[in-house]
Amino acid sequence: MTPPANDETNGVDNTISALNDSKEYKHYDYSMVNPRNYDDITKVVQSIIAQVGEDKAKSDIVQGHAGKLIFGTIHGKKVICQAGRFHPYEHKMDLALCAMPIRVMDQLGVRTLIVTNAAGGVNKSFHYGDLMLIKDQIFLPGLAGFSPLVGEHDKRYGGPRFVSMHECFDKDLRVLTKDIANRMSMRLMEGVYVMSGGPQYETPAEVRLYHAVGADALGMSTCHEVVVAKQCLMKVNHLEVIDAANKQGGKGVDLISALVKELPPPMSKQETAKLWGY
Ligand SMILES: O=P(O)(O)O[C@H]1O[C@H](CO)[C@@H](O)[C@H]1O
Ligand SMILES: Nc1nc2[nH]cnc2c(=O)[nH]1
Repeated sequence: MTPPANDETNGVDNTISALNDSKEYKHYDYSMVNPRNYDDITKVVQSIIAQVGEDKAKSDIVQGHAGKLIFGTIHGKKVICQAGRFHPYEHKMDLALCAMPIRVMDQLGVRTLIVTNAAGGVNKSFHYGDLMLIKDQIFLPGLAGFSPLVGEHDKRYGGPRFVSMHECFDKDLRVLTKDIANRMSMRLMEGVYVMSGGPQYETPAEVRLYHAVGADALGMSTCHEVVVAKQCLMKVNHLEVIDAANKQGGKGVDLISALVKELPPPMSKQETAKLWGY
């Protein structure tokens, strides 16, 4: 007996078939998940080709998160921007559903993903408002069995069943981002992000635990998106702002814009699969 298709599968198929009616939504190479501050995204996207979704914040829980996909260009590169994200604590820990936009981006051609978030600082040398580049992640819900890859492996979306999470944040993109930040005289930290299920914030004892296991910053998002992107053979780069959700504008936006300008041409899925040994 075939199990019924899950919500994620329906969501991807429905979204793709709705978007595929128009050529405006096809052949994008790059994508950005930029959860907060819709205004920031519109500052980076230089020409908007199309938009779908809601302008208003989609929930009271996570203020400022719109529910929108913006199709546009940044420095002449075709980019899809996801304004707002689905947090597992808003969706009964259905991580596959929460990472569904990444599969939609994959189906529209995206090969390079830039993710941003707001996080709490664990590393004592970090200051309020610092930017951090993620070099690795500790996916606590994933360790406890809440992974977006749990369940049926839908071969239509490709990618391996058992996904290697080594180098899940692309090394070349990190080197490029650090080089750009240096040229812009920006303070850019680098570290390990830990994701909890939330939505409660952490206790002091939990912060000490995270520190002990090597985390530099903490939050309640992102890791499930990165797992799915890795299965889709996308290269991922991730920037976060420490404990200053409303200060994500300004320097973070400037850095992302400069980074998109210098992004190398994307590799095909076949090339990436070969490079990663699949
Ligand atoms: O990770 P983003 O979506 O930026 O949101 C962060 O902000 C919320 C807490 O204020 C949590 O959801 C945390 O993960
Ligand atoms: N302390 C803390 N600060 C945050 N800022 C954004 N997300 C978080 C979080 O999960 N914890």
